[in-house]
Amino acid sequence: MNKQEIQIKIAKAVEIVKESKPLAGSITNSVTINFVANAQLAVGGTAAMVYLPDEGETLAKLGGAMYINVGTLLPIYEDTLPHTAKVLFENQKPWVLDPVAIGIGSLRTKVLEQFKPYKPSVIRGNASEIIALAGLWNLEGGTDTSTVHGVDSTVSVRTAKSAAVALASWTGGAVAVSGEMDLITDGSTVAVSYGGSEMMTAITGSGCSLGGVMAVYASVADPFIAALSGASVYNLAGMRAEQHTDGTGSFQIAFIDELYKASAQDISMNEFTLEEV
Ligand SMILES: Nc1ncnc2c1ncn2[C@@H]1O[C@H](COP(=O)(O)OP(=O)(O)O)[C@@H](O)[C@H]1O
Ligand SMILES: Cc1ncsc1CCOP(=O)(O)O
Ligand SMILES: [Mg+2]
Repeated sequence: MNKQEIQIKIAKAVEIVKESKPLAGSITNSVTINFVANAQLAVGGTAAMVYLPDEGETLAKLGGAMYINVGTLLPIYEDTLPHTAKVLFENQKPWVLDPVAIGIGSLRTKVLEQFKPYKPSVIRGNASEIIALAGLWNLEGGTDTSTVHGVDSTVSVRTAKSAAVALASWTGGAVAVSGEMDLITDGSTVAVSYGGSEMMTAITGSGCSLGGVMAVYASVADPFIAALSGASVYNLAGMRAEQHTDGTGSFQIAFIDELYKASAQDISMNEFTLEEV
């Protein structure tokens, strides 16, 4: 696919979402759950958040895609998460995984290990998280210990390129590494998306909600286009919101407004470059 073909697909995905309001259910953390739902709604999707195993199964079967984020685990998730991932995989439903803060606890490690055979369509994380997940799954580019600092990365996006490619080659889907710029790969093509705002690092949930928005797009597009569409609308909205705010509280509100206002054409034209693996 050349750049123009990709841009046409992004514009199409964004338009279909705005027209059809696809449901992308979520099992996500209690810190940013509201931001995730509002971001999904702002781009035109439909949100539903659950915690229980049977409800995860219902949403997995009902929705166009699903979002799973391990940010704040509780004992119930030991049942809910692997079960929901299995149902998604068996029903060939796209799903997005955010391995938030991988490495900080035993349940987190156990659950993330269990996801490997259920091949998430999109894996979205910061560079430290992507490298640690590749390590946990014994793939190239990974490391045994996680370099996450709380929920934040301590390494650059480019450091995670080989881990991202290895993860995408394993899943057959896409991997998105976020940061100052975003690297998205399907294992054979690498796209780098530019824009955003430094203020996105000073509000909680910009990463989580990006995963939720990628799940909305994954309901209507292939994993690579879904991940790049999400990165593009985030980078565009971040740039625009920064232009008319001077603090992180108002930035968060302005950012949701810009997600809502961004047109399919503008999102598809947000700057990205293509490179070899
Ligand atoms: N320094 C930065 N400049 C511009 N945009 C950024 C910067 N850091 C992160 N972002 C954007 O913020 C969003 C969340 O990324 P990130 O902070 O890496 O995720 P997480 O919160 O999961 O660590 C992404 O859309 C990313 O492009
Ligand atoms: C602060 C925090 N603690 C557990 S989950 C979470 C939210 C992380 O959100 P993001 O990764 O989008 O910054
Ligand atoms: Mg995160």
